[in-house]
Amino acid sequence: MTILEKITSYKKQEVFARKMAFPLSLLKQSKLYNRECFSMAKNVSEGSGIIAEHKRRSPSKSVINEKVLVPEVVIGYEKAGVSAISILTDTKFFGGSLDDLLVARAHVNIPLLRKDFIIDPYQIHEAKAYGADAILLIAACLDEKQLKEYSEIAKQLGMDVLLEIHNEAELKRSLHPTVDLLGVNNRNLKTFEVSLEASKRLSTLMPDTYVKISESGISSVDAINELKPFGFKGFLIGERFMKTENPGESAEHFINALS
Ligand SMILES: O=C(O)c1ccccc1NCC(=O)[C@H](O)[C@H](O)COP(=O)(O)O
Repeated sequence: MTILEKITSYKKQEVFARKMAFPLSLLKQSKLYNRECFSMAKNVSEGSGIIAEHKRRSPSKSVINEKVLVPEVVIGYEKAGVSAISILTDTKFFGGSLDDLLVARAHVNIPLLRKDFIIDPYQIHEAKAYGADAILLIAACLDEKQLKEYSEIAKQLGMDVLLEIHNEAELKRSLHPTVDLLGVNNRNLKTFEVSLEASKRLSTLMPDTYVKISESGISSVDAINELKPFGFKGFLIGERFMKTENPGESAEHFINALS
């Protein structure tokens, strides 16, 4: 079983339990459910392009940082000038939660991405109810019909959609008009190896109508300078910032060094 299969299989049980405990009708009564979202696509295209992630641990690295508090991290990221913040809400594999998203929403006024493994429309409504401005859809977890349907639901709720791909076949079935940002994950989810070559290779096949994002394994300003000529406008960075004592300060130094 691959890590993605393990995660999505667990996710199905988890989502089923949450739906029972907190039905969609209740989610829709959340104050945040009707708020107007910030546009992640716009902020990424017009700003520094850095999407900084709150990430406590991961299947590839185990513990990254379980000490820093969400407000400290997100306020630091906003002050640093990031274009958006990615909040990992998966608990079992990444140590995050929907409460992290809620806390982040209460402290910053920039786009928040709900970073999770979405396998059910309920999670899209949940993202909105907990303060997200955008959701991640992973092509490897969904078929073409689901990609279309789920991105349409997110747009109806006023959220942006970041669609993540790993290869050409996934790219071909992901090109829906309801997708705003197309992201290449540089991490091979079978071996956990990261290589920027994945982004470079797929960049030529990605239509310019989407904001191009390179995700994972970005650890230096040199890497950003290497990716920009391939049309990438956004860079999703987790571990590089989170492994430090002060992720916000670390993001600030990084952004100040960008040309
Ligand atoms: O990070 C992992 O180990 C991982 C394993 C399996 C599925 C997804 C995984 N990561 C999710 C992400 O997309 C990253 O957290 C994100 O791109 C930031 O990556 P990094 O800068 O390398 O922390």
